[in-house]
Amino acid sequence: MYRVTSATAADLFDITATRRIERAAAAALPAHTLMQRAGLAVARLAMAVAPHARTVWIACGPGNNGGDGFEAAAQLRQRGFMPVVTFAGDADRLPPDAKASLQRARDAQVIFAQEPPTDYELTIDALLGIGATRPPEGVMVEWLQEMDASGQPVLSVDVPSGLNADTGVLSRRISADARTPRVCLTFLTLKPGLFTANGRDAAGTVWFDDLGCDKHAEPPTARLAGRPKAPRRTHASHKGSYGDVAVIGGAPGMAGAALLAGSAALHAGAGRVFVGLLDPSAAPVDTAQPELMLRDGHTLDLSDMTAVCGCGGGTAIRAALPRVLTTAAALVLDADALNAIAADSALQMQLVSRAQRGQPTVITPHPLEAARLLGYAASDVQADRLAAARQLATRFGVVAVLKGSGTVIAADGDASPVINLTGNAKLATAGTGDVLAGMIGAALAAKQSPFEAACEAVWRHGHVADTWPADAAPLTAGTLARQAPV
Ligand SMILES: NC(=O)C1=CN([C@@H]2O[C@H](COP(=O)(O)OP(=O)(O)OC[C@H]3O[C@@H](n4cnc5c(N)ncnc54)[C@H](OP(=O)(O)O)[C@@H]3O)[C@@H](O)[C@H]2O)[C@@H](O)CC1
Ligand SMILES: [K+]
Repeated sequence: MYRVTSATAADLFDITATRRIERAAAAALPAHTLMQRAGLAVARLAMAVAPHARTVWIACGPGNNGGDGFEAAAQLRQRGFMPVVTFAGDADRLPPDAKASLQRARDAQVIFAQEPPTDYELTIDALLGIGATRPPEGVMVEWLQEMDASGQPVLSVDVPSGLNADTGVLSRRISADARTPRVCLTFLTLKPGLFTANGRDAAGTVWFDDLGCDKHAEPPTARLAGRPKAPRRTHASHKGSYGDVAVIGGAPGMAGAALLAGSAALHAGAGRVFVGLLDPSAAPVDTAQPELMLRDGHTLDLSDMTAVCGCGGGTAIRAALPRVLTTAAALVLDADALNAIAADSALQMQLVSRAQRGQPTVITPHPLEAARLLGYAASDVQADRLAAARQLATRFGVVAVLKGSGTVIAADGDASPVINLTGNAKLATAGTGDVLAGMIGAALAAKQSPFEAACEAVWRHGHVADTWPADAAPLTAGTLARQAPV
């Protein structure tokens, strides 16, 4: 069993693949073995999460997820805890493994009740796992609401009930005020839905147990990329070794966004950074950052540069885009550039042609920008973030960075998409997107592959927020931009 952190590199498998892995694992072992292992693992983690707990409320559902709960109840009872099981199902209709575990719980003198206990120190959510076919209903809804509001730790078995393990869509809202600590112990595979959309908030800290079945040849649905290698610079290098970045943006009144992206590119290690402003009356130098070379965004020669285009671009970016799309050696498209392209099929064709000419492009939309590019509603994008990122990558021949909780990075081609685990709500402030675009630009300029450049920059960007001290001043985009890569 191990805890998943932002440093973890691991494959993710959707429900269909997990089912195949589960069937093969079950066939290779005596009946009921996997559930006994799963229940014991739940009991062990429960004891670690709440060692002083006396009463543990275990809510069990009508399938094998409930079976894991019965098994955990038996194990906890044998270790002197007081598990109280509430069961939302019919004992006669339980699958065989769950039925066997129900009997083991009864034999261990576990208490069964109609209602949750009045006092308890830990809840185990074993209502629904990967077999959920619809949102929880009936008494399950009440019990889940009680867990969410209890303030006591919740340990979700396999997946939080009501969470779609493929997409991370949760059937209910968990209030940001809820102080309930959450852990999830997932079995056999790590599932993508635990790490994106609502998955992070619903699952909390994710633990993984392979139940002794680590051998299979199933191709991953997605990946956690883990911590990138620390950047190294050879002694005999010079500024040309790290490439030129040109930020194109900063329409009248919005120079700040372009300067932030420039600052981020500079501190992320770009050899030289030009900022091509779209404001004819812009100052010729940024005295706070004299390393940035301010130019006219409409005339800068981009043929040997990585352009970062869109930051603070406003509507002025539209006129600059045809030249940027056709000439930039490598390109990061953000914000207003993405909105302009979404609204203009000629620009979309120019974007697609870049891949055909071997000019790499990374796009960094948030869900609404992604929705505009795909012609969907933002809710459709959020309903399946992995699919949306893959569609963007395929349709435009780009690396797509779909921002949000559990940023998804997808490339056109066979590589599995990556879900990023760094970052937190400290990044929910103006300008952090400009900083990310600049960081990706620097990685591209240093000739990293576009997919790797995007994955690593996204990881580092979030890692700054993760390691920002809780008692420090708020993390502003300007400060974020000035952090050296780790
Ligand atoms: N098999 C193994 O080897 C191992 C399995 N393991 C464990 O099994 C879990 C998967 O078990 P599972 O397939 O039985 O599905 P599960 O998630 O318990 O739910 C299915 C039941 O819920 C019902 N139901 C569905 N939606 C509902 C709703 N909204 N509201 C109410 N009812 C609803 C559905 O009924 P139906 O849709 O048929 O009406 C069916 O009765 C997996 O997550 C892991 O924890 C581990 O022990 C490792 C070894
Ligand atoms: K569950």
